[in-house]
Amino acid sequence: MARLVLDNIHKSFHGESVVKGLNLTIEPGEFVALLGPSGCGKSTILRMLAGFEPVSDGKILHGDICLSSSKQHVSTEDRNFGMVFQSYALWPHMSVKDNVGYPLKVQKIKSDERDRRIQEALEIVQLEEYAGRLPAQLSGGQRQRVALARSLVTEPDVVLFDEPLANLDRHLRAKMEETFRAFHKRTGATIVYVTHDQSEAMSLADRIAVLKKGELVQWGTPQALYATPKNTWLANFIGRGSVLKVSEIAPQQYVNSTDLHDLIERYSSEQVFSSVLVRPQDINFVPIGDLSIVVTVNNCIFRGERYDVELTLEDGQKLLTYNDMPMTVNSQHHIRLEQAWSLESES
Ligand SMILES: Nc1ncnc2c1ncn2[C@@H]1O[C@H](COP(=O)(O)OP(=O)(O)OP(=O)(O)O)[C@@H](O)[C@H]1O
Repeated sequence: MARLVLDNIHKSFHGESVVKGLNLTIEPGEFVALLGPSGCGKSTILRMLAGFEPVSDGKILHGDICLSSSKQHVSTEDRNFGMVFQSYALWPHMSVKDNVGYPLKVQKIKSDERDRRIQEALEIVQLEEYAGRLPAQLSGGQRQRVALARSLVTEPDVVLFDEPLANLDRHLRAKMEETFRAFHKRTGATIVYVTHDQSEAMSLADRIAVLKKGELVQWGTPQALYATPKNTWLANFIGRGSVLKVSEIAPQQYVNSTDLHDLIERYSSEQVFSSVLVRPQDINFVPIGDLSIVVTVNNCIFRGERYDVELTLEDGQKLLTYNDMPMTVNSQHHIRLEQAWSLESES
C-alpha cells in the first residue's frame, strides 16, 4: 500500500484551464471524496488518476512511482487501479461470475485461483447466490454490486469511483453506502470517490476535497468542513445553516453568544460587514431577556421527525432553525443564538 500524491496538477482542454494547481496527499487506505458542483473538474481528476487523461502539468505519484507528469504516462492497464463508474458497463451475455472474473481472465490467472477470488469478491458484495445469473436478471443495486466485485478481484491498492450511486433511487443508495463502507473495511483499499452529493461524501469519506471551478476550496474531515468551513460559498454548500451579515470581525473563529448578539446589533448602522454561519441547532427559542433577538416566523415545513422553521430578523435577514412543534406563520418570538463561525468572503 502506498501514498497517492497529486502534486500541483493542472489540466487544460483546448486552452481552457479546468483543473488549476491541485495538491492532495492521500494516505494508504484512506477513503477520500472529491466533492463539488457540476463542471468543477471532479471526473477529470479521476480520469487523470485512472490514466485515461494525461496531466497538462504537475505530477501524480503512487509511492515512489510517477504515474503521470508532462514527460511520463503509465497506462491505465499498468496502474492496476479498480474502477467503478455510474454506468455499470457489465457484459450482458456473461453471467455474474464471468463478469466479475473477466479482469482475471485478461490477466491470464489460472482457473482455480480465479474461482477463489471471484468467490471472495462476490462474498464481499453479498452476491454469492447470484453467480449464475445474467445482468438483465438483476436489480440496479445488484448490478452495481457486480461492478464493485469486478473492481476488486484484481486486488487493487486503489479503487476509483465516479458517482457510482447516481442512477439509483434513495433507498438503494442508502443500502449501497453500507456496501461501500463494508467493502472499504474489508479490503483496506485506498478509495477516491467522486460525487456531487454532500451527504454521501460526508457519510462515507475519511476526508473530503471540496472543489469549485477546478480549484480546491477546502480539504479536511467531514466534521471539520461542517464545523469550520472556510468561506461563505462552502458554508452554503456543506450541511444546513444560515449565513448572516454582521458587523466586521476576523474570519475563521467561533463567536460566542454575547459577541454575536453585539455584532448583529451593530451591523445595521455600518457599511463594511462580515459573514458568519449559524447552524440550525445553535438557535434556541427563549423568553425575552438580555441576549434575545426578536424574530418573525416566515415559513414552517413538516419534515417528519421535526419542523424546519424559517425566521426573519428585524433587518430582513433569514435564519433556519428546527422545532418539534409547528409554529404559526407571522408569529413573533425571541431567540438566542448560541454560537456562530466567522467566514472569509467568497473569492
Ligand atoms: N474531453 C474534454 N474536452 C473538453 N472539455 C472537457 C473535456 N472533459 C471535460 N471537459 C470540461 O472540463 C470541465 C470539468 O468537467 P468534469 O467532467 O471534470 O466536471 P465534473 O465536476 O465531474 O462535473 P459533473 O458533476 O457534471 O460530472 C467542464 O467544463 C467540462 O466541460
